Amino acid sequence: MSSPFGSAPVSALVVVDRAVSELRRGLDVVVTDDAGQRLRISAAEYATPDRLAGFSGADARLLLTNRRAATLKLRPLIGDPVALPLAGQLDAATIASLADPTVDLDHPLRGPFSILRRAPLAAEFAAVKLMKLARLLPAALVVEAASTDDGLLEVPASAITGYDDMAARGLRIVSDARVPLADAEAARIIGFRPADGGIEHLAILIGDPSRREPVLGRLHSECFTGDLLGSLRCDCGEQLRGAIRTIAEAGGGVLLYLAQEGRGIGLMNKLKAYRLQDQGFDTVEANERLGFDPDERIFRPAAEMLRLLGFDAVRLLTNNPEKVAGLKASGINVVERVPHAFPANNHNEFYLATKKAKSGHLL
Ligand SMILES: Nc1nc2c(ncn2[C@@H]2O[C@H](COP(=O)(O)OP(=O)(O)OP(=O)(O)O)[C@@H](O)[C@H]2O)c(=O)[nH]1
Ligand SMILES: [Zn+2]
Repeated sequence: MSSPFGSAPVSALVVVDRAVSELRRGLDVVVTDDAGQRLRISAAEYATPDRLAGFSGADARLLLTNRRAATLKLRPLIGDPVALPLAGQLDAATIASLADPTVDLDHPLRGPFSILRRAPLAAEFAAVKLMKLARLLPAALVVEAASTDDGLLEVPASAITGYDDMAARGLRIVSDARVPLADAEAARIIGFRPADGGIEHLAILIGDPSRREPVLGRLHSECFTGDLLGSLRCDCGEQLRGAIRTIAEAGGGVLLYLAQEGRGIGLMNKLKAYRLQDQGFDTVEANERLGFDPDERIFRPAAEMLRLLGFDAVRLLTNNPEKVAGLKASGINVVERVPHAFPANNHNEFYLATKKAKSGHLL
Protein backbone atom coordinates (compact mmCIF):
# COMPACT_ATOMS: atom_id res chain seq x y z
CA MET A 1 0.00 0.00 0.00
CA SER A 2 1.42 3.41 -0.84
CA SER A 3 1.62 5.89 1.99
CA PRO A 4 3.28 9.25 2.54
CA PHE A 5 5.40 7.39 5.11
CA GLY A 6 6.46 4.63 2.75
CA SER A 7 6.87 1.99 5.48
CA ALA A 8 5.96 -1.64 4.97
CA PRO A 9 3.62 -2.38 7.92
CA VAL A 10 1.20 0.43 7.06
CA SER A 11 -1.34 -1.92 5.52
CA ALA A 12 -1.42 -3.96 8.75
CA LEU A 13 -2.04 -0.78 10.73
CA VAL A 14 -4.76 0.39 8.38
CA VAL A 15 -6.73 -2.84 8.57
CA VAL A 16 -6.71 -2.65 12.38
CA ASP A 17 -7.78 0.97 12.24
CA ARG A 18 -10.65 0.07 9.90
CA ALA A 19 -11.68 -2.82 12.18
CA VAL A 20 -11.75 -0.40 15.12
CA SER A 21 -14.18 1.86 13.21
CA GLU A 22 -16.40 -1.07 12.23
CA LEU A 23 -16.68 -2.31 15.83
CA ARG A 24 -17.40 1.16 17.18
CA ARG A 25 -20.26 1.41 14.68
CA GLY A 26 -21.67 -1.85 16.00
CA LEU A 27 -20.58 -3.89 12.95
CA ASP A 28 -18.84 -7.27 13.13
CA VAL A 29 -15.37 -8.15 11.79
CA VAL A 30 -13.48 -11.42 11.30
CA VAL A 31 -10.22 -12.09 13.18
CA THR A 32 -7.90 -14.73 11.72
CA ASP A 33 -4.82 -16.33 13.31
CA ASP A 34 -1.85 -18.47 12.31
CA ALA A 35 -3.52 -21.59 13.73
CA GLY A 36 -6.22 -21.26 11.06
CA GLN A 37 -8.94 -19.74 13.27
CA ARG A 38 -11.48 -17.44 11.60
CA LEU A 39 -13.67 -15.82 14.25
CA ARG A 40 -16.54 -13.45 13.65
CA ILE A 41 -16.44 -10.93 16.50
CA SER A 42 -18.68 -8.19 17.85
CA ALA A 43 -18.51 -5.70 20.73
CA ALA A 44 -20.32 -7.21 23.72
CA GLU A 45 -21.44 -3.81 24.98
CA TYR A 46 -23.59 -3.45 21.84
CA ALA A 47 -25.32 -6.82 22.34
CA THR A 48 -29.04 -6.74 21.43
CA PRO A 49 -31.35 -9.64 20.55
CA ASP A 50 -31.00 -8.64 16.85
CA ARG A 51 -27.21 -8.64 16.87
CA LEU A 52 -27.15 -11.94 18.73
CA ALA A 53 -28.77 -13.61 15.72
CA GLY A 54 -25.30 -13.76 14.13
CA PHE A 55 -24.02 -15.65 17.18
CA SER A 56 -26.39 -18.59 17.26
CA GLY A 57 -23.76 -21.26 16.46
CA ALA A 58 -23.11 -23.91 19.12
CA ASP A 59 -19.58 -22.56 19.65
CA ALA A 60 -20.71 -18.93 20.16
CA ARG A 61 -19.16 -17.47 23.29
CA LEU A 62 -18.54 -14.31 25.26
CA LEU A 63 -14.93 -13.38 25.96
CA LEU A 64 -14.08 -11.51 29.14
CA THR A 65 -10.68 -10.48 30.45
CA ASN A 66 -9.29 -12.23 33.50
CA ARG A 67 -9.77 -9.01 35.44
CA ARG A 68 -13.48 -8.92 34.67
CA ALA A 69 -13.90 -12.68 35.18
CA ALA A 70 -12.22 -12.46 38.59
CA THR A 71 -14.64 -9.70 39.62
CA LEU A 72 -17.50 -11.98 38.58
CA LYS A 73 -15.94 -14.79 40.63
CA LEU A 74 -15.65 -17.08 37.59
CA ARG A 75 -13.22 -19.88 38.48
CA PRO A 76 -10.85 -21.46 37.68
CA LEU A 77 -9.21 -18.98 35.31
CA ILE A 78 -7.14 -20.90 32.78
CA GLY A 79 -5.93 -18.02 30.63
CA ASP A 80 -6.77 -14.55 29.38
CA PRO A 81 -9.41 -14.07 28.01
CA VAL A 82 -12.01 -16.36 29.58
CA ALA A 83 -14.75 -17.80 27.32
CA LEU A 84 -18.38 -18.27 28.43
CA PRO A 85 -20.60 -20.31 26.07
CA LEU A 86 -23.70 -18.35 25.05
CA ALA A 87 -25.88 -21.38 24.41
CA GLY A 88 -28.53 -21.81 27.04
CA GLN A 89 -27.17 -19.31 29.52
CA LEU A 90 -26.62 -15.82 28.11
CA ASP A 91 -29.26 -13.48 26.64
CA ALA A 92 -28.55 -9.93 25.43
CA ALA A 93 -29.30 -8.22 28.77
CA THR A 94 -27.09 -10.67 30.66
CA ILE A 95 -24.26 -10.17 28.16
CA ALA A 96 -24.50 -6.39 28.57
CA SER A 97 -24.28 -6.73 32.37
CA LEU A 98 -21.40 -9.19 32.20
CA ALA A 99 -19.53 -6.70 29.98
CA ASP A 100 -20.45 -3.55 31.85
CA PRO A 101 -20.39 -3.36 35.66
CA THR A 102 -22.12 0.02 35.58
CA VAL A 103 -25.36 -1.57 34.34
CA ASP A 104 -25.34 -4.72 36.46
CA LEU A 105 -27.54 -3.06 39.07
CA ASP A 106 -30.24 -2.67 36.36
CA HIS A 107 -29.92 -6.33 35.37
CA PRO A 108 -28.69 -8.21 38.44
CA LEU A 109 -26.67 -11.22 37.31
CA ARG A 110 -27.93 -14.72 38.02
CA GLY A 111 -25.03 -17.14 37.97
CA PRO A 112 -23.27 -19.41 38.24
CA PHE A 113 -22.08 -19.15 34.63
CA SER A 114 -20.14 -21.97 33.02
CA ILE A 115 -16.80 -21.25 31.34
CA LEU A 116 -14.78 -23.20 28.78
CA ARG A 117 -11.92 -25.12 30.37
CA ARG A 118 -9.27 -24.67 27.70
CA ALA A 119 -6.47 -22.25 26.97
CA PRO A 120 -7.47 -19.18 24.95
CA LEU A 121 -6.83 -19.03 21.19
CA ALA A 122 -4.57 -16.38 19.64
CA ALA A 123 -7.57 -14.99 17.74
CA GLU A 124 -9.53 -14.72 21.01
CA PHE A 125 -6.74 -12.79 22.71
CA ALA A 126 -6.57 -10.48 19.68
CA ALA A 127 -10.38 -10.00 19.70
CA VAL A 128 -10.26 -8.54 23.20
CA LYS A 129 -7.20 -6.42 22.39
CA LEU A 130 -9.12 -5.01 19.43
CA MET A 131 -11.93 -3.90 21.78
CA LYS A 132 -9.34 -2.07 23.87
CA LEU A 133 -7.86 -0.40 20.80
CA ALA A 134 -11.42 0.69 19.91
CA ARG A 135 -11.74 2.16 23.44
CA LEU A 136 -14.78 -0.08 23.96
CA LEU A 137 -15.30 -2.31 26.99
CA PRO A 138 -12.90 -5.29 26.75
CA ALA A 139 -15.56 -7.94 26.14
CA ALA A 140 -16.28 -9.62 22.79
CA LEU A 141 -18.83 -11.97 21.29
CA VAL A 142 -17.20 -14.57 19.04
CA VAL A 143 -18.28 -17.45 16.85
CA GLU A 144 -16.54 -19.42 14.12
CA ALA A 145 -16.97 -17.40 10.90
CA ALA A 146 -19.31 -18.90 8.29
CA SER A 147 -19.04 -18.56 4.51
CA THR A 148 -21.81 -15.93 4.72
CA ASP A 149 -19.34 -13.75 6.65
CA ASP A 150 -17.09 -13.42 3.58
CA GLY A 151 -18.10 -9.77 3.11
CA LEU A 152 -16.87 -8.76 6.57
CA LEU A 153 -13.54 -7.04 7.08
CA GLU A 154 -10.81 -9.58 7.93
CA VAL A 155 -8.02 -8.66 10.29
CA PRO A 156 -5.06 -10.86 11.25
CA ALA A 157 -4.47 -11.40 14.98
CA SER A 158 -0.77 -10.55 14.50
CA ALA A 159 -1.67 -7.09 13.15
CA ILE A 160 -3.78 -6.45 16.26
CA THR A 161 -1.21 -7.59 18.80
CA GLY A 162 1.61 -5.75 16.98
CA TYR A 163 -0.42 -2.57 16.47
CA ASP A 164 0.84 -0.46 19.40
CA ASP A 165 4.49 -0.99 18.57
CA MET A 166 4.05 -0.51 14.85
CA ALA A 167 2.01 2.66 15.34
CA ALA A 168 4.69 4.09 17.66
CA ARG A 169 7.47 3.22 15.23
CA GLY A 170 5.67 4.98 12.40
CA LEU A 171 5.11 8.31 14.19
CA ARG A 172 6.05 11.34 12.09
CA ILE A 173 6.00 15.08 12.72
CA VAL A 174 3.19 16.58 10.64
CA SER A 175 2.92 20.12 11.99
CA ASP A 176 4.86 22.58 14.09
CA ALA A 177 3.72 26.06 15.09
CA ARG A 178 4.58 28.82 17.54
CA VAL A 179 1.84 29.02 20.22
CA PRO A 180 2.68 31.47 23.04
CA LEU A 181 1.13 30.21 26.29
CA ALA A 182 0.10 32.29 29.30
CA ASP A 183 2.80 30.60 31.39
CA ALA A 184 5.35 29.98 28.65
CA GLU A 185 5.50 32.52 25.85
CA ALA A 186 8.31 30.77 23.99
CA ALA A 187 6.24 27.66 23.25
CA ARG A 188 5.76 25.62 20.10
CA ILE A 189 3.26 22.84 19.53
CA ILE A 190 4.47 19.97 17.40
CA GLY A 191 2.02 17.34 16.12
CA PHE A 192 2.88 13.64 15.62
CA ARG A 193 0.78 11.29 13.48
CA PRO A 194 1.07 7.50 13.20
CA ALA A 195 1.48 6.01 9.73
CA ASP A 196 -2.15 4.84 9.55
CA GLY A 197 -3.50 8.32 10.26
CA GLY A 198 -4.53 7.11 13.73
CA ILE A 199 -4.61 9.08 16.94
CA GLU A 200 -2.18 12.00 17.06
CA HIS A 201 0.05 13.00 19.98
CA LEU A 202 1.44 16.48 20.69
CA ALA A 203 4.67 17.92 22.06
CA ILE A 204 4.83 21.34 23.70
CA LEU A 205 8.39 22.50 23.24
CA ILE A 206 9.30 25.40 25.51
CA GLY A 207 12.35 27.53 24.70
CA ASP A 208 15.18 25.96 22.75
CA PRO A 209 16.55 23.23 25.02
CA SER A 210 20.00 21.83 24.28
CA ARG A 211 20.15 18.36 22.66
CA ARG A 212 23.53 17.73 24.25
CA GLU A 213 22.30 17.48 27.84
CA PRO A 214 19.28 15.81 29.46
CA VAL A 215 16.10 17.78 28.80
CA LEU A 216 13.60 18.67 31.54
CA GLY A 217 10.53 16.74 30.37
CA ARG A 218 7.04 15.67 31.33
CA LEU A 219 4.83 12.93 29.88
CA HIS A 220 1.24 14.01 30.36
CA SER A 221 -1.59 11.65 29.47
CA GLU A 222 -4.65 13.40 28.11
CA CYS A 223 -7.41 14.05 30.66
CA PHE A 224 -10.39 15.85 29.11
CA THR A 225 -12.09 16.35 32.47
CA GLY A 226 -9.05 17.59 34.38
CA ASP A 227 -7.13 19.42 31.63
CA LEU A 228 -10.03 21.19 29.93
CA LEU A 229 -12.78 21.41 32.51
CA GLY A 230 -10.77 21.71 35.72
CA SER A 231 -12.30 18.54 37.24
CA LEU A 232 -11.42 18.16 40.91
CA ARG A 233 -11.55 14.34 40.76
CA CYS A 234 -7.89 14.16 39.70
CA ASP A 235 -4.74 16.29 39.72
CA CYS A 236 -4.23 16.42 35.94
CA GLY A 237 -5.14 20.06 35.27
CA GLU A 238 -2.78 21.29 37.96
CA GLN A 239 -0.03 18.94 36.83
CA LEU A 240 -0.40 20.11 33.22
CA ARG A 241 -0.24 23.81 33.94
CA GLY A 242 2.29 23.25 36.72
CA ALA A 243 4.61 21.41 34.34
CA ILE A 244 4.40 24.19 31.75
CA ARG A 245 5.27 26.77 34.43
CA THR A 246 8.11 24.69 35.88
CA ILE A 247 9.65 24.03 32.47
CA ALA A 248 9.39 27.70 31.45
CA GLU A 249 10.93 28.83 34.74
CA ALA A 250 13.79 26.36 34.26
CA GLY A 251 14.58 28.00 30.90
CA GLY A 252 13.09 25.35 28.61
CA GLY A 253 12.16 21.74 28.06
CA VAL A 254 9.42 19.60 26.60
CA LEU A 255 5.97 18.34 27.61
CA LEU A 256 4.49 15.44 25.67
CA TYR A 257 0.70 15.53 25.55
CA LEU A 258 -0.20 11.90 24.92
CA ALA A 259 -3.54 10.68 23.53
CA GLN A 260 -3.93 8.14 26.33
CA GLU A 261 -7.10 9.38 28.03
CA GLY A 262 -8.00 7.63 31.27
CA ARG A 263 -4.61 5.86 31.49
CA GLY A 264 -5.34 4.37 28.07
CA ILE A 265 -8.95 3.17 28.54
CA GLY A 266 -10.61 6.13 26.80
CA LEU A 267 -12.96 8.83 28.06
CA MET A 268 -16.21 6.81 27.94
CA ASN A 269 -14.66 4.02 29.99
CA LYS A 270 -13.09 6.52 32.40
CA LEU A 271 -16.56 7.97 33.04
CA LYS A 272 -17.78 4.43 33.75
CA ALA A 273 -14.84 4.06 36.16
CA TYR A 274 -15.97 7.24 37.91
CA ARG A 275 -19.45 5.72 38.38
CA LEU A 276 -17.87 2.72 40.05
CA GLN A 277 -15.75 5.01 42.20
CA ASP A 278 -18.96 6.67 43.37
CA GLN A 279 -20.11 3.21 44.51
CA GLY A 280 -17.01 3.02 46.73
CA PHE A 281 -14.35 1.36 44.56
CA ASP A 282 -10.97 3.06 44.21
CA THR A 283 -9.39 4.05 40.88
CA VAL A 284 -7.50 0.74 40.55
CA GLU A 285 -10.48 -1.46 41.50
CA ALA A 286 -12.73 0.48 39.12
CA ASN A 287 -10.42 -0.20 36.16
CA GLU A 288 -10.21 -3.88 37.10
CA ARG A 289 -13.99 -4.29 37.52
CA LEU A 290 -14.38 -2.89 34.00
CA GLY A 291 -11.95 -5.57 32.81
CA PHE A 292 -8.90 -3.36 32.31
CA ASP A 293 -5.46 -3.37 33.88
CA PRO A 294 -5.00 -0.55 36.42
CA ASP A 295 -2.87 1.25 33.81
CA GLU A 296 -3.18 0.40 30.09
CA ARG A 297 -0.61 2.93 28.86
CA ILE A 298 2.49 2.16 26.86
CA PHE A 299 5.48 4.48 26.70
CA ARG A 300 6.96 3.61 23.31
CA PRO A 301 5.17 6.50 21.53
CA ALA A 302 6.62 8.98 24.05
CA ALA A 303 10.11 7.55 23.53
CA GLU A 304 9.77 7.82 19.73
CA MET A 305 8.57 11.44 20.02
CA LEU A 306 11.55 12.38 22.19
CA ARG A 307 13.92 10.77 19.69
CA LEU A 308 12.25 12.56 16.75
CA LEU A 309 12.76 15.83 18.63
CA GLY A 310 16.44 14.98 19.10
CA PHE A 311 16.38 14.08 22.82
CA ASP A 312 17.77 10.84 24.16
CA ALA A 313 18.09 11.76 27.84
CA VAL A 314 15.54 13.37 30.19
CA ARG A 315 15.06 14.67 33.68
CA LEU A 316 11.50 13.48 34.08
CA LEU A 317 8.83 15.39 36.01
CA THR A 318 6.75 12.58 37.54
CA ASN A 319 5.82 10.75 40.72
CA ASN A 320 5.17 7.54 38.82
CA PRO A 321 8.05 5.01 38.75
CA GLU A 322 6.27 3.12 35.93
CA LYS A 323 6.79 6.09 33.61
CA VAL A 324 10.51 6.11 34.41
CA ALA A 325 10.75 2.35 33.83
CA GLY A 326 8.59 2.52 30.67
CA LEU A 327 10.71 5.23 29.05
CA LYS A 328 13.93 3.47 29.99
CA ALA A 329 12.65 0.21 28.51
CA SER A 330 12.00 2.12 25.27
CA GLY A 331 15.59 3.33 25.11
CA ILE A 332 15.43 6.80 26.69
CA ASN A 333 17.96 7.58 29.39
CA VAL A 334 16.07 8.93 32.41
CA VAL A 335 18.86 10.53 34.40
CA GLU A 336 16.67 11.95 37.17
CA ARG A 337 13.09 11.82 38.47
CA VAL A 338 11.90 15.31 39.40
CA PRO A 339 8.91 15.17 41.83
CA HIS A 340 5.73 16.75 40.46
CA ALA A 341 3.05 16.81 43.19
CA PHE A 342 0.38 19.36 44.08
CA PRO A 343 -1.76 19.75 47.20
CA ALA A 344 -4.88 17.55 47.34
CA ASN A 345 -8.45 18.89 47.42
CA ASN A 346 -11.56 17.34 49.07
CA HIS A 347 -12.46 15.46 45.91
CA ASN A 348 -9.11 13.97 44.88
CA GLU A 349 -7.64 13.14 48.29
CA PHE A 350 -8.61 9.45 48.07
CA TYR A 351 -7.52 9.24 44.40
CA LEU A 352 -4.04 10.53 45.29
CA ALA A 353 -3.84 8.28 48.37
CA THR A 354 -4.69 5.27 46.16
CA LYS A 355 -1.97 6.19 43.65
CA LYS A 356 0.50 6.21 46.55
CA ALA A 357 -0.75 3.03 48.21
CA LYS A 358 -1.46 0.89 45.14
CA SER A 359 0.31 2.30 42.09
CA GLY A 360 3.67 2.96 43.71
CA HIS A 361 3.49 6.74 43.23
CA LEU A 362 6.13 8.56 45.21
CA LEU A 363 3.98 11.24 46.80
N1 LIG B 1 -8.92 5.07 34.36
C1 LIG B 1 -8.79 6.18 35.07
N2 LIG B 1 -8.00 7.15 34.59
C2 LIG B 1 -7.87 8.26 35.34
C3 LIG B 1 -8.54 8.45 36.54
N3 LIG B 1 -8.20 9.68 37.02
C4 LIG B 1 -7.35 10.21 36.11
N4 LIG B 1 -7.13 9.37 35.10
C5 LIG B 1 -6.24 9.47 33.95
O1 LIG B 1 -4.93 9.31 34.39
C6 LIG B 1 -4.05 9.98 33.51
C7 LIG B 1 -3.16 10.85 34.37
O2 LIG B 1 -1.93 10.48 34.13
P1 LIG B 1 -0.62 11.33 34.40
O3 LIG B 1 -0.85 12.50 35.30
O4 LIG B 1 0.05 11.54 33.09
O5 LIG B 1 0.24 10.24 35.13
P2 LIG B 1 0.31 9.60 36.51
O6 LIG B 1 0.31 8.12 36.32
O7 LIG B 1 -0.70 10.16 37.45
O8 LIG B 1 1.79 9.96 36.97
P3 LIG B 1 2.45 11.36 37.29
O9 LIG B 1 3.49 11.53 36.22
O10 LIG B 1 3.08 11.19 38.62
O11 LIG B 1 1.40 12.43 37.26
C8 LIG B 1 -4.91 10.77 32.55
O12 LIG B 1 -5.00 10.07 31.32
C9 LIG B 1 -6.26 10.78 33.24
O13 LIG B 1 -7.34 10.83 32.33
C10 LIG B 1 -9.37 7.41 37.01
O14 LIG B 1 -9.97 7.46 38.09
N5 LIG B 1 -9.46 6.30 36.24
ZN1 LIG C 1 -7.34 13.70 35.24
